[in-house]
Amino acid sequence: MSNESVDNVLTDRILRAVSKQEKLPEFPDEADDLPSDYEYDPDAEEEVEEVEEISENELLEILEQESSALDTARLLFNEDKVKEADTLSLDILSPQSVRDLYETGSVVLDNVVDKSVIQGTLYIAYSRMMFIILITLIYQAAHDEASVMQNNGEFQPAQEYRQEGDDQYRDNKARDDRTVWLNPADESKESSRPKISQLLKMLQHKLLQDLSQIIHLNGNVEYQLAYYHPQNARYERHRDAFPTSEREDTTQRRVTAIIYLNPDWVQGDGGELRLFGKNSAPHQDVEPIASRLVVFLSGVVDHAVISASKPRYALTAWIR
Ligand SMILES: O=C(O)CCC(=O)C(=O)O
Ligand SMILES: [Fe+2]
Repeated sequence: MSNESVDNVLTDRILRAVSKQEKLPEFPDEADDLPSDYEYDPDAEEEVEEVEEISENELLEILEQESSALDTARLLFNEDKVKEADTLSLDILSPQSVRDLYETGSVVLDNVVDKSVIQGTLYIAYSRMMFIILITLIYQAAHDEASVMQNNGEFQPAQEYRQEGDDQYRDNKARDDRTVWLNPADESKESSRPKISQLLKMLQHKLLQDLSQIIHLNGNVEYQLAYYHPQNARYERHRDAFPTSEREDTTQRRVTAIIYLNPDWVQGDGGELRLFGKNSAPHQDVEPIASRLVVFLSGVVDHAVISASKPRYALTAWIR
């Protein structure tokens, strides 16, 4: 066959194929709509992408089954230092609170103050009563500063606030507080809120130094002041981070430290911080009284704020 006739045969075949070509059927929605000669195996497993919506708390429960969050978080501790807690140079934490934080994931301390702030005045071993009076004055002043900020409209509803990188599991409707982010390095704010600035610095320097001796931290801290209104503002059960044991992980908060600024708090005012126990262990309710510091492992401890019937202020540092 000559080259020309080969070409002709090929062209013919192509033309015939093209002229016969019918419009391709649309892919039918129902098996019954399929043309009879369509290859269809009704028994074949259909591939369906399953998208199941679960809440943050459900996800945390699943993670907990894989490995206890406390065990995971403990991998970030320097165990030798915890064992030697009595020999550490600590400012805010006590050796016992270091051990408690490691053992249980949380700790509560009272009468927390930056001693260097009152050293120059009356701290020099006057009576314990004097010490308590000084602390009361400091926290009353910090409360009043927070109250002025609230009256000035500096707080924003936390529900409306979403930070870049927030996980999608978080339900912002679960909280009624109003918040403001603070920066301890912002000196322009020091004259208008000196006591809050002092407390921020205490968290930034003293507490961070204490914690850095026992936990591997990157030193990245967020500071927030929160206001819970007296008409039953609350924050439902949640966790502040996912558990991590990765030293290089900077996405997850590691330690939550909260100082309460509520001098007139009495039992019955509500607003307790509820720390949930693991495996149906009983919960602990912590009253948000002035000068109290709560420290817990952010990826470990489920917690909630019980509805409050008095204005409630809390200063929080989240440390990574
Ligand atoms: O104010 C408190 O006691 C806790 C608040 C809290 O859980 C949060 O802001 O994540
Ligand atoms: Fe929280």
